[in-house]
Amino acid sequence: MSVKTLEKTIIRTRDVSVYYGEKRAVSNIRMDIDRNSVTAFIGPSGCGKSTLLRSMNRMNDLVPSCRVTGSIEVDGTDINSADVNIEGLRQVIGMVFQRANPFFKSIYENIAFAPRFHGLTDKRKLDEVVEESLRKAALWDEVKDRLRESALSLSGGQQQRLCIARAIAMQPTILLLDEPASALDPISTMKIEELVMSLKEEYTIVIVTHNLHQAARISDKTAFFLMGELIEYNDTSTLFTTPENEKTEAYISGRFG
Ligand SMILES: Nc1ncnc2c1ncn2[C@@H]1O[C@H](COP(=O)(O)OP(=O)(O)OP(=O)(O)O)[C@@H](O)[C@H]1O
Repeated sequence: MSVKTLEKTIIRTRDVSVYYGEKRAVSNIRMDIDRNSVTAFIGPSGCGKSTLLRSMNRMNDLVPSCRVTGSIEVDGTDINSADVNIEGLRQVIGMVFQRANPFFKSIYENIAFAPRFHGLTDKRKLDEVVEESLRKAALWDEVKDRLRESALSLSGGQQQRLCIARAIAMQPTILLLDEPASALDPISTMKIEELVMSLKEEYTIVIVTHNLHQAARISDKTAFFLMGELIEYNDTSTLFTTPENEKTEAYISGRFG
């Protein structure tokens, strides 16, 4: 039996530009994102971080004026090709947003809903998926005795971890996190950061953050964007200590943005 070795690169973008109508928000991005790593997108407000992130699981399809050119490959498949099933793509590439957005359902149902919708009806197996997803999202111990309570009874930080658990329940390979901790208090933020670092053993994580300290703490590689362009993409330790580009240097030293 031959065992296929997975390539180190999981996401490969080539010449990716993203337009809203006539306006180009992201320009000619070329980057290779490593499997089982944390990659941080940083840069001043409006530089295109979220737009590029959303292109990676075709969330921009929901914006009528939005158009993506160039190629984004995930494990060698061009995600924008006509035969890609978008629902399937978003299972493989899960996304968590800045504001936690749990369903108006119980904690249990928030996790069980999508797997059941996709055909998992065995109660025992669903229970297992719920427990495993909550454990991986470091939330199980806090909610195991209140699974039937409304998800809205959780704190903001717990709701955000619930949203991560909900994405995990679909067995993704990639998690896209768009400023997942920016609305949270310092302790909840720390829990999300610890969670992100532990999840990279199983998943590839791409995270948009405004918090440079957070990028430095949790990411393996960092991409710095400015006005839609990728200015520098490097190992996080290198980018923050000896940046190659003077614009990166100016940004990380707080001279603008
Ligand atoms: N739905 C949209 N329609 C039109 N223009 C948009 C839309 N979303 C974003 N833009 C524009 O695209 C550019 C990049 O926005 P984007 O949200 O990707 O930046 P960002 O770096 O993530 O910003 P922030 O850090 O403030 O979230 C901005 O000029 C923004 O106004």
